[in-house]
Amino acid sequence: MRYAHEVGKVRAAEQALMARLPEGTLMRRAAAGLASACARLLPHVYGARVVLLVGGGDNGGDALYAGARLARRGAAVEAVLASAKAHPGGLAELRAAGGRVVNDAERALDTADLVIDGLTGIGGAGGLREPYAALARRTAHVEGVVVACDVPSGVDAGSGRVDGAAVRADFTVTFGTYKPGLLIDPGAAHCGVIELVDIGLGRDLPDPDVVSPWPEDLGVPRPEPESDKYRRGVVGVLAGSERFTGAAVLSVGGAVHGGAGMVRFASAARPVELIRQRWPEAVTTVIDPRPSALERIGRVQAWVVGPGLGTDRGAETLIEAVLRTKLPVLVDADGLTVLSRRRDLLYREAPTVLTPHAGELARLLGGGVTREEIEARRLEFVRRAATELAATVLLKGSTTLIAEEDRPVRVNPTGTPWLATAGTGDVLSGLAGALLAAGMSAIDAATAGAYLHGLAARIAAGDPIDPAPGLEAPISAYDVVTALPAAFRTLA
Ligand SMILES: NC(=O)C1=CN([C@@H]2O[C@H](COP(=O)(O)OP(=O)(O)OC[C@H]3O[C@@H](n4cnc5c(N)ncnc54)[C@H](O)[C@@H]3O)[C@@H](O)[C@H]2O)[C@@H](O)CC1
Ligand SMILES: Nc1ncnc2c1ncn2[C@@H]1O[C@H](COP(=O)(O)OP(=O)(O)O)[C@@H](O)[C@H]1O
Ligand SMILES: [K+]
Repeated sequence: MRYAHEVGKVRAAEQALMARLPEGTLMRRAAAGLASACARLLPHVYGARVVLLVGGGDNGGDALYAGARLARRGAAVEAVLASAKAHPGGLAELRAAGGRVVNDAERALDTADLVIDGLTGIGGAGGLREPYAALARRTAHVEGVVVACDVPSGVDAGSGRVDGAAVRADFTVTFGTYKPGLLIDPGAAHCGVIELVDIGLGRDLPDPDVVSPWPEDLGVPRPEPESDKYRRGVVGVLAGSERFTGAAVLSVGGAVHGGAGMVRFASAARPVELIRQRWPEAVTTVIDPRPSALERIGRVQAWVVGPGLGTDRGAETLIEAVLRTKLPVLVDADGLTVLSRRRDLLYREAPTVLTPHAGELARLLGGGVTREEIEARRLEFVRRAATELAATVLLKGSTTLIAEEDRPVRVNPTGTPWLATAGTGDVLSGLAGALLAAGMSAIDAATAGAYLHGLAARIAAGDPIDPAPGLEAPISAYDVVTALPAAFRTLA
């Protein structure tokens, strides 16, 4: 896992460590890591033109000390000061090493081979003010490499929020631990490649607030020699209605390719007929929306309920029946709309996974919360939802977040904006439901589901011969289903 800590905890850990070390040690460690990352990015340090954008805090200090190191190795280092308060020690060291302060930022940036963004780090608060904002905007036109010190300036380190101008870095060198805002969009999209520099915070850091899994953290079960279809997990899918049939086909597709031993599908006659044609491997039952409807379907280990189900009384009856079982249940789409008027159904003993996008979560939370507010403060709202709704909440969107009370929030590192197309959410519901039925915990099934879903979309959108960025093509939700086996294979 990649671990991220909230800003207050980073500062507390830094303070605890600093109290045991000679003054300035941490900043020198940070600057050494930053300078060596920059040296690796330059073809030659000697003679390279390096520009430092320096704010009035310690982030600027890091940039100045790193600049001094590069200057000592023969780089021509120029500093542009955004504040009259630039770190005095760093400034003195830069000057002693032969670096200089310049006023003409335009000229300096135009000819730079590498720019170090030291405007603001974890101390940045609110949208960038002038002249910081103009300098941050100007970096978009730099031909050289842009390296953010600790956090791209303009990105809120704690949340990833961007309010106005922000640096878009090619590379971010961050110190001690990741910050949540480096992993969550829109902040994440401003970081480029992230390198973590160890400054010795180790044992002073508490448990992380946010984590992002590597493939080896996912723990997706693989069939064993003695596996049979029941042991691999039977998932029940309650989806589709006479009016909406496509969502059911996609959800069952996600479950079939999600590794379920068996998929049991139950719905009205028309969706059942379509599933029989499209997914002959699913075991189907036509049901009426009665409280006893589940009895005819047979045993399952987990339920997926909601895609295309409609939001009428009948849908509510089925959702109520499923949530009254003692099995893990994943609720998506129309199921979430029904739950927003029946939150009482959520207070149950078995695990519940909710997979809303921001609009659905706004309805679920109620109280006037809007989709826009959730999109702007995703981390805060996903945590709040997990607590208030007593469920594992997977919040979809440009960065999918997964929260469960009293645990670090998981950030999904895969995915692509090409996923933003109708029906892909239905695929995720079936996929994560199959992983739940396979015996994964709610948070692990949601995490692995989001990971494989995002990866399948990337595989589907990418050019198989030249998977370079920029060569992707639009995908359908069905393409995501088809690419799931390739996504699973990458975990082998
Ligand atoms: N505390 C420590 O021990 C260490 C801190 N380090 C560095 O110090 C940074 C934190 O330093 P600071 O706490 O001084 O904070 P920052 O340097 O991140 O930001 C504070 C400065 O930015 C200005 N500022 C804040 N928000 C602004 C806005 N919206 N528009 C314009 N200006 C704004 C403030 O006026 C102040 O001058 C870290 O990100 C890291 O780079 C590292 O040297 C490692 C050790
Ligand atoms: N900008 C984006 N970048 C990456 N993924 C996105 C983006 N917007 C949406 N997604 C993903 O696309 C999927 C859409 O799901 P959802 O909103 O439920 O749509 P639908 O109900 O039509 O299936 C989710 O997995 C979501 O995380
Ligand atoms: K910065």
